[in-house]
Amino acid sequence: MKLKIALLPGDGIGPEVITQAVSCLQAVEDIFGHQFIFAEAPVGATAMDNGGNPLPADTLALCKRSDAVLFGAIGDPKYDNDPAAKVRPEQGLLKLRKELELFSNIRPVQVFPTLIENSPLRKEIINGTDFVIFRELTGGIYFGEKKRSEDGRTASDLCIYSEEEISRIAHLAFKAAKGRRKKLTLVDKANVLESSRLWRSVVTKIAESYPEVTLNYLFVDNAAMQLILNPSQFDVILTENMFGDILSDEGSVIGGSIGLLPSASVGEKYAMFEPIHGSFPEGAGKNIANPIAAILSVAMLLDHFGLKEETNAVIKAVNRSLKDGIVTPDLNAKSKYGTDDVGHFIASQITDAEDYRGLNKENIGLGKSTII
Ligand SMILES: NC(=O)C1=CN([C@@H]2O[C@H](COP(=O)(O)OP(=O)(O)OC[C@H]3O[C@@H](n4cnc5c(N)ncnc54)[C@H](O)[C@@H]3O)[C@@H](O)[C@H]2O)C=CC1
Ligand SMILES: CC(C)CC(=O)C(=O)O
Ligand SMILES: [Mg+2]
Repeated sequence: MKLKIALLPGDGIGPEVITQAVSCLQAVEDIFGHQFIFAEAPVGATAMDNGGNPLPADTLALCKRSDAVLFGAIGDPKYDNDPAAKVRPEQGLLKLRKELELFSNIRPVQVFPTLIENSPLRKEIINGTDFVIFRELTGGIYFGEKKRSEDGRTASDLCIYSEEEISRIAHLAFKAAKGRRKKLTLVDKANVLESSRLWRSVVTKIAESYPEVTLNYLFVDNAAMQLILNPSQFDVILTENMFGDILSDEGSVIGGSIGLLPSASVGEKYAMFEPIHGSFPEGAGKNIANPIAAILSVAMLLDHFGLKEETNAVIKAVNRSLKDGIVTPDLNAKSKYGTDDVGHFIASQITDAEDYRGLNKENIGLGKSTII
């Protein structure tokens, strides 16, 4: 298969993890005989440092003429710590998601069998954890009107959703639930927020078209607690933008590190693949960032294009590194391995297609939720 892939490494650890993700894609290209055409472009603080715009027009144009985007992370403390900054790196990512209409961010969470001991939660609690968060990505409070009063002492962010915005991601989430354990949990704050009440009514109506899926509701505060108390109760979680952002960072802890969690951001036309973590500025340049979230994002990219054996080959290689203890310090404080060691090892383990024929995600140690 010939694929044009736009690379947007971004800031902080972004370039380090994307380098490793690309070496895995190149291994897939070599072993399975594909042609991946990479083109790189700046985004975030890196782009701002060279012209002030966190999403230059050329970067957006490149994404639009590519088959897929592989995104690292953006963000720099020099902007985070300046409340008066007019432009921020994060605006580059938000604008990119909006421009590409990537309304659904799919974040799978499960526990790798070899990492059970890494979880801060007890083994019997995390056993069977395998859920996927469908986070709405182009609406809600992150995109609503932002205001500051003239005296600067009052501020507001509008949380706004339309029926159509809710409905399109709800259908994707129900379809995913149908192919999984057939349970969908809508997470909202409908006891307080009008926008959440709209979510409930739209999703309840849509549920009628998916009678095989059981729909239940949880308030987000309770959901945050249930994730830690009993994560295996969840199958598909459907939620709005900010709740999904927060709950997925929380969910990542169940598996042992945020450095493991990939995501796919999809719309009708475009698709972008991105680790859920940020630019981890304290870790930048130290060769300590876990590249697995970015590498599993590559697996999601391959799966998006129907390349099942290739997807499995990447997942199997990741499993091998975890099993052999070739991991970064977030997974083992005493580890002598860096970002590049882990990335090189995983890329080297992506081997002959024949080895993987007939394998499925279950028997290589990952639940179905890894790749949708
Ligand atoms: N998608 C994106 O580009 C995102 C960007 N950000 C931005 O990133 C910057 C830093 O934000 P933080 O809140 O510190 O979140 P962060 O996700 O960058 O880091 C939080 C903590 O998670 C751990 N961590 C993150 N990625 C890791 C990796 N690959 N390997 C090992 N450990 C890892 C580190 O302990 C780190 O201190 C900010 O400017 C923020 O706006 C934050 C979240 C997402
Ligand atoms: C700019 C932020 C909304 C990025 C983030 O935290 C995320 O998408 O997980
Ligand atoms: Mg986040």
